[in-house]
Amino acid sequence: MWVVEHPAVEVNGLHVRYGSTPVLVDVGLTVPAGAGVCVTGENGIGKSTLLRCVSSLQQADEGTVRVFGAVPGDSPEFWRAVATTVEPPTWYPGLTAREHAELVCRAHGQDPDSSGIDEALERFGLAGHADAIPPSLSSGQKQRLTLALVLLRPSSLLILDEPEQRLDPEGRALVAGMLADYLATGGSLLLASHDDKFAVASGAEMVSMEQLTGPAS
Ligand SMILES: Nc1ncnc2c1ncn2[C@@H]1O[C@H](COP(=O)(O)OP(=O)(O)OP(=O)(O)O)[C@@H](O)[C@H]1O
Repeated sequence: MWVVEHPAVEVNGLHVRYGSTPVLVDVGLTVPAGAGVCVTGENGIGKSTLLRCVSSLQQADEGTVRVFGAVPGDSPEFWRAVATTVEPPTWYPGLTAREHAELVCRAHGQDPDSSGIDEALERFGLAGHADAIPPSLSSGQKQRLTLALVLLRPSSLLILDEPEQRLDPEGRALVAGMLADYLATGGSLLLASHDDKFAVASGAEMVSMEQLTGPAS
């Protein structure tokens, strides 16, 4: 785990414009270390833009973002601490689902043979597809694999953009339960979701983009 005396996420006075169109206007957000926050709001209100700024995948026009007290994306520690699905996954040509999992474990200094890869694939209903290449999977199975991989690696903060997308009800319940376990073991969670039931089951506190916008946030 990385430094925990700071909040997991602190966003202050964030402004993002696309051309002349403002998308985020004076947005503030705090995710205390060990807590979960789920950002809600209508399509196009700016949830993904906010998560991209927190994940360092997009620069804001104004404002500050800190993750565990540091500027996001500036250090290897950031990428060791933060696991995110904000950016759609890239699959390595010719590598199977299991080989992707092995790669993720090795990259994070874990022994693939004792990292619970088979259990994770089983839990996500992918045991029968372990030797398939990800592009051959259904969209829901790809989403399951993406989430299995992000949960397999160690992290202190998960940033997930609509993780419930393309999952069936059983898959949503499974992932929500795993996120609740992640929180219970000290992880911090920032997600965007359109599924209130999923968000509540994950243990995250729900906040709307409207609540985060303006001087009062
Ligand atoms: N790269 C971009 N260039 C121009 N406009 C963009 C870009 N990315 C997003 N936008 C616009 O910014 C607004 C916010 O988009 P964003 O994806 O952050 O919303 P969202 O709340 O995540 O939406 P959804 O619930 O549909 O995923 C939208 O009007 C979108 O069209």
